[in-house]
Amino acid sequence: MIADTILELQNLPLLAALRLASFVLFSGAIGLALFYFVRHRVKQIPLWKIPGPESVSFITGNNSQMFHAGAGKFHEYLIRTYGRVIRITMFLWDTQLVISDPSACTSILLKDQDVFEETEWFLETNRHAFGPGLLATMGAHHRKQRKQLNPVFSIKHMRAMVPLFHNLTQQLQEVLKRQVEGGARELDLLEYLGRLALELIAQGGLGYTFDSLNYDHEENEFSKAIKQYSISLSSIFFFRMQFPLVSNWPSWLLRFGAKLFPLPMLHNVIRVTDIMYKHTKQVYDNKKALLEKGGDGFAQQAGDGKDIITVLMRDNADAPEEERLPEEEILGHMSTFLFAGTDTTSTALSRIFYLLSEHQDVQERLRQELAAAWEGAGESGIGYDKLVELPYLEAVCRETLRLYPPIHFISRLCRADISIPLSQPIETKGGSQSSLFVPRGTSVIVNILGINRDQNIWGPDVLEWKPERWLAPLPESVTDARIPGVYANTLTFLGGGRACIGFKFSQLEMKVILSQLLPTFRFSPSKAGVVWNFGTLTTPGRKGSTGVTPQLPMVVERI
Ligand code: HEM
Repeated sequence: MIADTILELQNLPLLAALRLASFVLFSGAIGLALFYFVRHRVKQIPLWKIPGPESVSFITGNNSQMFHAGAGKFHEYLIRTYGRVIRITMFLWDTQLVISDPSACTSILLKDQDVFEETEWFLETNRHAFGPGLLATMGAHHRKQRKQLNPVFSIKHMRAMVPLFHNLTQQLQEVLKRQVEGGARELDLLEYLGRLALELIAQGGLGYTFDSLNYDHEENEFSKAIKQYSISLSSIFFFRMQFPLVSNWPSWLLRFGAKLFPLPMLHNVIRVTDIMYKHTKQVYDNKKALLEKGGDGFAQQAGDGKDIITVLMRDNADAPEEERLPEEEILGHMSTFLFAGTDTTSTALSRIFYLLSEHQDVQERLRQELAAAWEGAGESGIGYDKLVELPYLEAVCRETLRLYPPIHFISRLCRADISIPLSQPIETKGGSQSSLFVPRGTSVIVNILGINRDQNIWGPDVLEWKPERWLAPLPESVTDARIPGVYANTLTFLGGGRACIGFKFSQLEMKVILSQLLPTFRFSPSKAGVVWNFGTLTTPGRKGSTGVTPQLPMVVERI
């Protein structure tokens, strides 16, 4: 029989044989894809009994409800209605889980983090955008990078950053003083905080200046471009998730294809990525030359050679050959820090200033604490040790980051069938469950907002912004919950091996900025009104504005 078929094939003309072969290959590929598709959906059947919202689209499920500028309300509704474990339906009937149960989160982020790794789309899009930095690697490679980088984010190095942070904030203070010298005035505060956050990470992280605080000349191309970056990334979220299908194509082909795609936000992401690479490469080459030359060349640079990348490159030069970081990884870390450290901090600060403007009593109390701290401060501003022990400043930061985490959730992909424990049993269609079976291939969303706003943990006043809650010992319900986060019993900076490496850097930035601006200016709400748009980050915007650029209208006056 087989011999007959071979004989028949030999007699076929070449073109017909090629056609047949392509048909067989094509059908095989489709059949294989269908097989994996159906197998994956069948494996997910046990998840269907978990409570969750009805799917609203046959093709895209709950996707359109989950990801758009006004989606914050839907996320709050999910937490209120379904609690700690929620089933949602995504593209082509893919079932995903939204989880804020503390024990389950401990398993996902700490105990079983090798099973729950970053999703492919996240790693691949970041690898193409930033290079092989922390946001683009996983497993042993990622652990090795963390080991190399953790020391440069130590308290010793953070303490050395404080004078630089004061110096840069002082520059912004002078700019703001000029803006309001004629009296109270409405400003887009985010414009100023964004430039300051960029300059802080540029000088403190890379030892480089974008000259962002110099308002006498036109804004630097990178500083201008990065403002739209988070928004652009949010608006191409759906396409980012499909990227693994093509991520192995040669980069010239990907670029060619992307340019043909009628998606301005995608073009913007590519433009910012290119500008970012150009600047980081320039900084890297310059530092490498200084290292090779020796001497005190770094002292003349922005950041005095105390910045994170200079410390890293110095340590790297002294490390044994086999442990040294390759150039492309250092470049990857530089872009990653610029991306991860700019909008996150300016968004968090925007929320703090917004809340302080709405609560003048809290603003005044904080101002008094800071003014008293300045009385004992030297030329270089309130020092590290004093800043970290100011109780009301700490309480305002903690409470804001608890109730309004800039990042609402992060995704992980389950890479092996696993059962994870739950702190509280959940009621499902099949009865009560005290553990959760997660089939391989399921995407799991760690619900940062959900855990930070869990009424069973924080109490009935969970949705109130109350800095005072941090001035007394926390209730047992908080300490007993064992939330696996690195910061203040919350998941704002996540926890485990992929927790935010810059969380101390970020807190210090916020504290220095508040310590300088509050004793000098009063901040009041603008009549324009502010809305908070949900996205990769939850950013402020002017009420009624149709544009996508984040803004924080605020009335500022000298004290
Ligand atoms: C309020 C400000 C910030 C918030 C809320 C924040 C939050 C987060 C969160 C939730 C993650 C986990 C992301 C994931 O696993 O998908 C993360 C990771 C990260 N953050 Fe931050 N971050 C902030 C500021 C910063 C700053 C200032 C820097 C840089 C100096 C930074 C650098 C990073 C890096 C490099 C990672 C990846 C860590 C890893 O995968 O090992 N972040 N951040």
